[in-house]
Amino acid sequence: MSETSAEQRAVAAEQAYVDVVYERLEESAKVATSLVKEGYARGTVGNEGGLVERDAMVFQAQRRLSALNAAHEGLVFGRLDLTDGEARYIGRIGVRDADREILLVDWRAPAAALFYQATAQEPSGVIRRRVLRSSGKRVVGVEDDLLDAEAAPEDMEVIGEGALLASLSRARDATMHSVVATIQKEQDEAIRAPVRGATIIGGGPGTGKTVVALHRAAFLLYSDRRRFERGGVLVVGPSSVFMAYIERVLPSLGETAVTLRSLGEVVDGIRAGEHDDAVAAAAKGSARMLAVLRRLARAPQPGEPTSFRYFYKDDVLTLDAKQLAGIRRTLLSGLKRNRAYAKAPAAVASALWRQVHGERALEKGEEEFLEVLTSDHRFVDFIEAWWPPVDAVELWRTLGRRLPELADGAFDAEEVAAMRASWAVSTQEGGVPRIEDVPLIDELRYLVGEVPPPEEEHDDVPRQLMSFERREREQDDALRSTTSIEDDGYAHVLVDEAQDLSPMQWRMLGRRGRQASWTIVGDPAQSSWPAPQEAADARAEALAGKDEHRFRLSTNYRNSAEVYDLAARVAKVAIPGADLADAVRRTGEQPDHRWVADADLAASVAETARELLERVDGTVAVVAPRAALGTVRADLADLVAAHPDRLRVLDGLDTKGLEFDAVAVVEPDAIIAESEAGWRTFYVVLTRATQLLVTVGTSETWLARVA
Ligand SMILES: Nc1ncnc2c1ncn2[C@@H]1O[C@H](COP(=O)(O)OP(=O)(O)OP(=O)(O)O)[C@@H](O)[C@H]1O
Repeated sequence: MSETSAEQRAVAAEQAYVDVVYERLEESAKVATSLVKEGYARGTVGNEGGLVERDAMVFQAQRRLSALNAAHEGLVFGRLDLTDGEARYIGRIGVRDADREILLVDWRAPAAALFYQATAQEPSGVIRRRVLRSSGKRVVGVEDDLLDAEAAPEDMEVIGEGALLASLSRARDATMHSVVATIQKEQDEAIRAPVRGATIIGGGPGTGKTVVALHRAAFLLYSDRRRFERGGVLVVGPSSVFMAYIERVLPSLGETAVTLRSLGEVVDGIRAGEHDDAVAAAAKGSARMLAVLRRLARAPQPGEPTSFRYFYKDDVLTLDAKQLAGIRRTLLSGLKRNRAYAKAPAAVASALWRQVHGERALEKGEEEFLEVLTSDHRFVDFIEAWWPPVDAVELWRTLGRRLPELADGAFDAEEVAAMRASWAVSTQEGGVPRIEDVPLIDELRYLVGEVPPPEEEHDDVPRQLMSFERREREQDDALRSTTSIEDDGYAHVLVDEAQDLSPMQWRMLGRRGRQASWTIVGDPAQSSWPAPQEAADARAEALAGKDEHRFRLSTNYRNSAEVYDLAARVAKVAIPGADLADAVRRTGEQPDHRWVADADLAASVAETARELLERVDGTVAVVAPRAALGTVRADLADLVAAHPDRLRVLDGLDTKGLEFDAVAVVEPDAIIAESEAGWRTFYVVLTRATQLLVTVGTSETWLARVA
């Protein structure tokens, strides 16, 4: 009997089972839909108890419904044949039949762990592991691993050459996919690691750190839904391009109750999408910034009155600059500036009362003095001008102007100039903060405290219902004053590409994870942060002594071996101590280096992009130095318009975490020269290609170095 017909038979048999599961799923969806409707109907009855019940009911039913809808594609993906004769099906979510018998085991359940952990060396009761490949609801193929040949019944068929290689060779599209069907053992261990302290997942490029982290988020929600939905799970990645790339993975695993934010969006009310140049970014991210912000938070605001004079009965009461500074110091010694807002009038009044000596006044006493004073608009106006509530965003807007007076030698002239140039643009009318400004605004927000609210906001939407708020927030202004600090804490904080976080960014995340468990994912060799020790200290402070549990992923599933050989050579000469991974897949396509004359560069880049679009089925990236990005984008605008889903033009930093079937790197030497971490950025860029890699440059100094 031929292999094809064996596979067809297997596909048909699996389809029959999968159909039963889908039927059951439809029934569950119907029940959930009618529950949602019934819940709303109950709400119209209108008593308060009814409302609470309705909210809970609608919430639960809606959640189930969105999980059911999201997990539709490739719902059933695995089957285990066990030595006791059981055939156990594994899926994106758990499904039971009408008699509550298990039809499908949720991949995160303990009963599914064998699917990922059993090996031929240690089959643990598994004879055959089968991965079902599907398109929508249709099973299109199966891939088997025979783990225990001796225990296999004679008629058991084994089909295919392994699911992993088949899945790695697929063409890439614009978004990341879940790898739930082919998670490897070392990855599974990191995904299911117990929730305590900080789980640190390391490994070279393409080893699955991001997918593992996302599957871990789904696993955590499954393992302790109450805790993590209530407290919230925050997933932070480097850029909004990256967040868009990964945002489908969790819903496809049946999870929507996770807050996904890029580093520029971590703080409510602020959305930043652009990076600073290397000098300004390094200065703003540095721990040296902290002292500047502390000074700013305490310093008098420009235009604040420096003295106050008040006539009361026979006395002239005067507070000069020195006395006012003394009151300020006392107020700030115990309280944040905005918290002291309510205390400032009393502090000033009692300093004034101490100067009252006239008999008439003393006779009437302090109480009357206070009554007269506080109902006098001169006093009220003074207090409002002297101790206004300060909004962190407004304070941040003054940084550029006030930096020279606040920096106190902490930054050199080049750094000061770079930061001021950046703020000159972003704080002008209609300007928006850079990604590097967000932690500064957040820091200021914590230093000065919340602005006392003008009126109570009634924002009692439970956190769970704010899931996937990223999209909803898209309508928001990029910048408004920030909301309540009390909302910031999460139950779990998951940081991807953690090697790039600056000390100020670690502080921003640390404030959101004081009570949280953490998952931290990164590869130091891909870091673009120039001062690793400073960042390591800030990270240690953010984790505040939590236990660290380390996992290392060793196999590169992304790059062809040919592409990764070149990248590894770059790492060996330029990145001491890089954690190199093993690339498992050969394509026979060596990276190609094209040297061109200056005048031919633009034409050659366009030609290379066109050629790559023809040679691969999936995505193509053209990666250019930051300084040349605008030009290259303009040169390729027509081509991008013709292939909007397949072709991207990016700078090196924006490629972090992404992958493309083919990558063209423009002017590698310029990318390397562009920042202190240039070689690392170049390493990141090279390791984005799954199949084809071409470099195009007017110089080839780098190539000589790695030859
Ligand atoms: N077990 C797996 N089965 C199938 N594909 C996998 C598996 N693990 C990883 N991959 C694929 O390998 C690619 C790289 O994964 P991922 O982006 O998570 O790696 P990474 O370690 O975060 O990379 P980098 O550090 O370079 O950003 C992705 O396409 C991912 O889907």
